[in-house]
Parts: sequence; structure tokens; C-alpha cells
Amino acid sequence: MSQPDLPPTPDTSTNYAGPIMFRRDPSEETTDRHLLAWVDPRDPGLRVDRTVRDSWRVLRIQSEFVAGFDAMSDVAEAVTVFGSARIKPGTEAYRLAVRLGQALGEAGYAVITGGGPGAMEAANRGAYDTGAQSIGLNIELPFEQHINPWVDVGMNFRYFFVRKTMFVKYAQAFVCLPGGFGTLDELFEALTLVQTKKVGRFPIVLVGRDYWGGLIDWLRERLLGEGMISDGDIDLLHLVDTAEEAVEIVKSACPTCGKDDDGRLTR
Ligand SMILES: CC(C)=CCNc1ncnc2c1ncn2[C@@H]1O[C@H](COP(=O)(O)O)[C@@H](O)[C@H]1O
Repeated sequence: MSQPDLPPTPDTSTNYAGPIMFRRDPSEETTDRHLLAWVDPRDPGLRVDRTVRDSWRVLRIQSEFVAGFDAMSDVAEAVTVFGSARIKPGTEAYRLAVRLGQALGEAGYAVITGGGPGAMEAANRGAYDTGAQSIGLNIELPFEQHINPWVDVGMNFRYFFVRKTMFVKYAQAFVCLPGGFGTLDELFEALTLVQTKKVGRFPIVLVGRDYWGGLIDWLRERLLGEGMISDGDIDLLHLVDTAEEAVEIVKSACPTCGKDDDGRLTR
């Protein structure tokens, strides 16, 4: 007997629009892109875009803040880890990120990442391994995307700036592993917030002297040398090589963080 025609194995590549998942023929459009698109005010046909659509968009932004605050409301002490989306399992960089997640988890911190692959996945994996809360705040991107499997509280954001608020609001410290533009963006946002005293007592740790050393030298020579930043601003950055050193710096900023009133780990 002949087999009935079965449908081919489906393509499981996935795109998200906020909480909504799309498979098959994913579009390159993202919500952020719509928000940031320039609309010519001289074009009467597009007037509705500026007046009505942007105003309504505010409600969606608001709802994303509400969902984010709700999702994060149980998080006690946490550390946000940034780092490359591109590093692969089996590499030294990946092992370092796993170890960082473990060391933070063992010290009683929840670990927050961008929820994606690479260093994010590795840090979530390390935290998950210790039983610490492992949080992934993912972002809608114009290509295939997934929340890594080691996230136990995950949320998919439409708006970069809403997601970034969560990274800062719920963390006691930032730890940056080697990374690209995304990592640098997150690092410099954190630095600016500390420099302008929008957040206090917030260590920023860079792991990998070899990777970050050149950037620090450049900041010192050019930015400090030419008076673009103040004496002391460079000291906001802590440069280390190991996960253990990073955790020591985080703990020294808040010795009681990660512990309950009886000194037990909070996780
Ligand atoms: C393979 C690939 C590019 C996947 C992208 N998937 C992503 N998923 C979630 N967060 C991301 C992603 N790409 C960049 N980010 C954000 O930017 C940082 C990494 O960017 P980069 O690889 O250093 O520049 C992360 O800390 C994260 O918060």
C-alpha cells in the first residue's frame, strides 16, 4: 500500500514580535524598527502614522514595562551578565561564561542575561547548574531567535529600551564578558548611568584583561587625556581575568547581597 503524502519536515526557524512567535516566512520588520522609522511630516498621506500610530504605540510600550516588572518582581539579588552572542560551546570563552554563571549562582545571585546564544547561554547554563535563578531577557530581532534552554524565567521584549531598564533595575552589578557591539552598547550604557549617578553602588566588571585592556588604555589616553571624562571615571571599570575575581568584586560592593538575614544564600 502506498504511503499517503506526508508534509515535509517543517522549518522551525522562529521570529518573535514581542510575545508572538512567527514561523515560516519570517519578516525582517521588528517593532523597534517601526518605532524608530522616520516619517516625513510633509507627506499628508503619512500624517496618521505620526499622530495616531505613535501615540497608540505608547500603550504597547507601557504594557511591556508592566509585563517586565511583573516577571521580575520575585528576583532578589541578581547580576546581569553581558557578552557575545557568537561564541560556541566547547571554546575557552564559553567555558569561562559557564564558570561565571556558576560562581555567581554559588554566591547566591540570580543571573540575568539577554537570553540568547553564546555567552548569554553559557552564563545561564552555569547559573542553572547551581540551582540559582536563571533569567533571560530576550529581544525581538529581524532574524531567527530563541531563548536558550537554560533560562528558567524568560521574557521576549519588543523594545530595546524597555529590556535595558530591566537589566539595570534588577541587578546589583554588571559583568561583561568579551563581546561585540551589543556588549559594548550595554557596557557604555551602564557606565554612563553610574557616571551620572543614575544608579549608585554598581560595580561594572570586565572579564578578560587581554580582551578589554586595549579599550581601557584608549579610554585613559584619549578620553581622560583630552578631558572628555573625569579622573576616577576609569576606576568605575574593574578589570579581571577569572570568574572568581569577578564575583569577589560584586560581593565587595554589597557584602550582604545574595544572603538572607541569617547569612544563608537566598536562592
Ligand atoms: C547569533 C546572534 C547574532 C544572535 C543574536 N541574538 C541575541 N539574542 C539576545 N540578545 C542579544 C542577541 N544579540 C545581541 N544581544 C545583546 O547584545 C549582547 C551581545 O551582543 P554582541 O554579540 O556582543 O554584539 C548581549 O549581551 C545581548 O544582550
